[in-house]
Amino acid sequence: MSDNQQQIRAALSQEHGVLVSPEGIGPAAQGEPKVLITMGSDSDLPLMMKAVDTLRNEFGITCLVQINSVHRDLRTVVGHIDNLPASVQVIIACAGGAAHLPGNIADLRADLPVIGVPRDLGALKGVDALLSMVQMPEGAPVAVMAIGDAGAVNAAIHAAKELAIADPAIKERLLAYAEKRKRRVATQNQTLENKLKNFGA
Ligand SMILES: Nc1c(C(=O)O)ncn1[C@@H]1O[C@H](COP(=O)(O)O)[C@@H](O)[C@H]1O
Repeated sequence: MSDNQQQIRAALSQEHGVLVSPEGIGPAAQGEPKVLITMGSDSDLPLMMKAVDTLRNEFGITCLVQINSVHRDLRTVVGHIDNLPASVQVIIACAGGAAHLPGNIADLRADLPVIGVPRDLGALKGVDALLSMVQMPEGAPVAVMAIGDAGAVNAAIHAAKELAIADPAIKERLLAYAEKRKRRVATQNQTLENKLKNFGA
């Protein structure tokens, strides 16, 4: 492990983040995180694992996973976000209800893109989170994804696209991912054709 990686590990254990990389999670993970995936509560984790898995398994991108709540502990959020490892280039933030976390992070980090994932939760089923994220005042944008599962996966893809601007290996993986989606449609058409032939017989 390089000196830089050891420093990142030391900082992470102090800051309560978990490193996730293609090699594994936590102590088994290696490399420098390029994406922060953060969320208001650990109850958001099942949803955000879809983003973690997509970054890790489809694009080989190492990320840092961390809980942050401006509603519950604003000062700790400021400390975490001000002191992210320098390798982090994109932030994905998920929250439910009155979802102030992504917008607050967008203000704290004028230098990094923030992608918001509204959680499908409670009486309004995520519409509240969607509107709180998307209606940011001019100057602190949050790139808001769809509510729920599709939003979590799309957040990971969008983060990969941002990183791909400077990383040809990630660009290759994005193109391979798109091919996989195309093959799915072709397979569905083949299956449909076979089913219709059976109906006709
Ligand atoms: N929206 C926020 C913030 C915030 O914006 O700072 N902190 C927690 N939460 C959200 O509250 C929901 C319920 O949290 P609990 O399950 O812990 O009660 C979660 O979806 C979380 O993201």
